Amino acid sequence: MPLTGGQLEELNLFHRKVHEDEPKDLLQFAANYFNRRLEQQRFFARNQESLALSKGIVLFPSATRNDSVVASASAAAGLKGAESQSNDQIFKASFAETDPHATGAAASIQEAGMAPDTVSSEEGSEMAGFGSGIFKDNFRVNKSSDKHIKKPVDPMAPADQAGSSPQPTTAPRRSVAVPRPLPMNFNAQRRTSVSGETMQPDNLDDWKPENYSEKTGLQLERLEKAIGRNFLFNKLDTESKRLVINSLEEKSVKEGKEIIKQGDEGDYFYIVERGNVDFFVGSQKVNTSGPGSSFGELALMYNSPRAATVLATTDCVLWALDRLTFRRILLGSSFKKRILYDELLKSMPVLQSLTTYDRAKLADALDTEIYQPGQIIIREGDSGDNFYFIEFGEAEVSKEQHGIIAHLKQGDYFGEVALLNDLPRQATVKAIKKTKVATLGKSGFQRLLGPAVEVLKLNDPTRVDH
Ligand SMILES: Nc1ncnc2c1ncn2[C@@H]1O[C@@H]2COP(=O)(O)O[C@H]2[C@H]1O
Repeated sequence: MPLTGGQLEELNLFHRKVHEDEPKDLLQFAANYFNRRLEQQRFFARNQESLALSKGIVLFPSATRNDSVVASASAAAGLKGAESQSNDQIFKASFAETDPHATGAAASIQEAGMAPDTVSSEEGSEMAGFGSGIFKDNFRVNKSSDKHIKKPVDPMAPADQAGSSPQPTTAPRRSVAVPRPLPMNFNAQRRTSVSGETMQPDNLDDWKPENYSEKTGLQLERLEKAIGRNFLFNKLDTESKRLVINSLEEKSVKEGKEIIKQGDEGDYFYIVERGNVDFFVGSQKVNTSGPGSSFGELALMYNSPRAATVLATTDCVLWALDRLTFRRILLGSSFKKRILYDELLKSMPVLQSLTTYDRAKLADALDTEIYQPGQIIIREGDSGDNFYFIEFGEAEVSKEQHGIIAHLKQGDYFGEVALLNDLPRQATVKAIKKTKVATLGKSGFQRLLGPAVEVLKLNDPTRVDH
């Protein structure tokens, strides 16, 4: 079969590079070279993906099973170290450890044998920051041996244990060469990063978690206690629970340690067995939690940067679950409602003031009810306990004295008046088509709507100044 134009171009570039560098060890050189090329291509693809996503377009909607395994591998490398990565991890940086030709990742962008374009320092630093995201936490420059050699380190380990001071999180603001868009002649589904995935969890068929290791009797006992209290695990069937438990990695964290840094890429989800943590958005403390609670799910669910910084306020014992196992198991069960309600909640004008975190918590608390045409959903004069969002269908609102006063459709809400004003239902709402509603109980209404309550109050149809 003749080579495609893209393949020829790739080989020519490599050929040229071999001529220029005259490596002593050609195979090692080739391994490093193509490893870097792969990184560059995926970096580019990720950028394209996240750009497209920011415009609401999913470029590569269905990552295959193996692709996802690769995706998790780069994240898993941070906790496990390169030696424990499996063979099907196509992309890894471990060559650098023994490679006489190895150079740092920053240099590798300059070295791109792929017709680089020079971009402005602003743009370049942003892209370089993004592209190096996979390594940002998991690899630090090892000064003691060779400043160009990158070694995997445990992101939870103290800096001194890691053998170096941390790398700056943003790339220096200078002019860097970044890959110019090449024809998409590579498997675009292949990915090393989380950036472009949809919220749909992957298929579980014949899949085994990366970090699977059977827990001992004592660990099992502790875990049962630690996660038994976490609502996420109550929803798991026995097999899923077993997979999750055996994928968890124990992490001891000292008081004062930053466990998650706002803005970083998400790699692990954590459950607290012992100790307390505080959550900060910017410099503001927004939350605190303790044993039995969990955190770090948002970035893994939405493929977004960490929404908050998490600090250990005491010595902690945590259990960490890698991103892929989280997505494969928890996303499809424990976080099903978030997936189900994500679009609806995001689309509702009244909820625009909620953050991703607020929306996620709100979705956790929703339940679903379905009404047939003609069925009454709430009746005027009854006491009111629920607030409703219409997922699909249509309903009409009527008052005994005034007849029909409003029509409601998908994305509309009702049932707020009684809850806001502590009154009986002020009108009857009847389904006129098959209608599916998401319901929120009274306590959730008060706790979870946060700033949206003010909007509901402003829109309250019974307000006297309306
Ligand atoms: N008010 C909050 N806003 C954002 N994240 C929060 C908040 N309170 C707790 N968190 C947790 O902090 C975590 C930081 O990492 P993630 O964004 O992955 O997931 C986040 C949540 O689990």
